[in-house]
Amino acid sequence: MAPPVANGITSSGLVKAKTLPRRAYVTFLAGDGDYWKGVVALAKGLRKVKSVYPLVVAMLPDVPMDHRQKLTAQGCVIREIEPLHPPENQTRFAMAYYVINYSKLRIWEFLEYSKMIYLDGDIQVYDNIDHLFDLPDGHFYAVMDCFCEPNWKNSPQYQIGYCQQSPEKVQWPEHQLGPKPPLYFNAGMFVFEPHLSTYHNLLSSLKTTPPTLFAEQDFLNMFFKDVYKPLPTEYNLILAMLWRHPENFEVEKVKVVHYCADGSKPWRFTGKEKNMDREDIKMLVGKWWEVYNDETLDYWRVCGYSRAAQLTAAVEKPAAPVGKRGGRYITAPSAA
Ligand SMILES: O=c1ccn([C@@H]2O[C@H](COP(=O)(O)OP(=O)(O)O[C@H]3O[C@H](CO)[C@H](O)[C@H](O)[C@H]3O)[C@@H](O)[C@H]2O)c(=O)[nH]1
Ligand SMILES: O[C@H]1[C@H](O)[C@@H](O)[C@H](O)[C@@H](O)[C@H]1O
Ligand SMILES: [Mn+2]
Repeated sequence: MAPPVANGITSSGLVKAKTLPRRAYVTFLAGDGDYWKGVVALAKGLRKVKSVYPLVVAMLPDVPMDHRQKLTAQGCVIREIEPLHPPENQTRFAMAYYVINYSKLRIWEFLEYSKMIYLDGDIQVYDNIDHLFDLPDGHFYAVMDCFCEPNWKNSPQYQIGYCQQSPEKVQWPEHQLGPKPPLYFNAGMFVFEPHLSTYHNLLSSLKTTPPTLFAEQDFLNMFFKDVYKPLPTEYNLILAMLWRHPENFEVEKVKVVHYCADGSKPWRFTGKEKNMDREDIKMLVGKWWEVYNDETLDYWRVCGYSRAAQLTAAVEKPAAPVGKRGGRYITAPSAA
């Protein structure tokens, strides 16, 4: 039997998803903007590093049909989710659009998978990270964030110059601000286990939690603080780490890059924003484009043109509603 090659596809082109453990990568897509490009690149990136697990796209209903087709043609498993809103509040998020990210909590209801790795659409994987699925259950794994960029300007951490990445530089002033806050992760990448009980607890806890600057990222940090286990920075390189804390990671070991710094989204990159003229940034943006433009990574080349066309057509005629909420989804590609 041919060994698994990429996204559940064997070198003979057969999809082996059914024989693999119930594991998958999952990303989130909303709106009719250009984030679909990030997801296409991510699907191709996972194929390039020979991940054996599929990429599920948790998608809000407002994603247009042609974007869905592009993703399905890249072998993504489309899973439509209903929007989820935070309680009414006057909060100004660090970025206004962060409000849509609460919908991400729906992925805890993806019960057909026992373990998943969430990746933002502005993330690219440059090395295989499938081994993270083997981490012991019962924890929440993610990479620690950095508080040094101006999008943190409204936080006490930024205002006193404290960052958990270099806690020795400015000590947390307990006498003034109370006990040091627990370790805080970036929610662009994390390893988790979907469970109905967790999902219901998340939803009920959300109802009584007023929104804060970093939206669902703050909420997840609060919710999982007792089970959070930090992963090395190499599993989610927040680009600001390059100029804020270069001593905290080994650049040659970086497996996952998160294009989250202002102006760094590769598909919008102009190089004009602060720090975007750095050589390391330009190199990483170029690396993303190489994957995005690499036609040998297109799904149809691996699975065959007719299969890709079949999947694309399936999006035009969505599968019958399934599940309690009637969410529609296209099932994982089965053996061709
Ligand atoms: O119009 C949009 C905006 C966002 N997204 C999706 O939402 C993700 C999060 O948005 P960004 O990547 O732009 O946000 P940041 O990386 O700046 O955000 C960080 O903080 C956010 C707070 O809400 C989330 O926790 C997010 O996962 C975390 O990486 C995107 O990657 C993408 O997958 C869309 O699909 N369409
Ligand atoms: O969620 C945010 C976002 O990803 C920012 O771009 C980054 O600078 C922050 O540290 C992070 O918390
Ligand atoms: Mn992001």
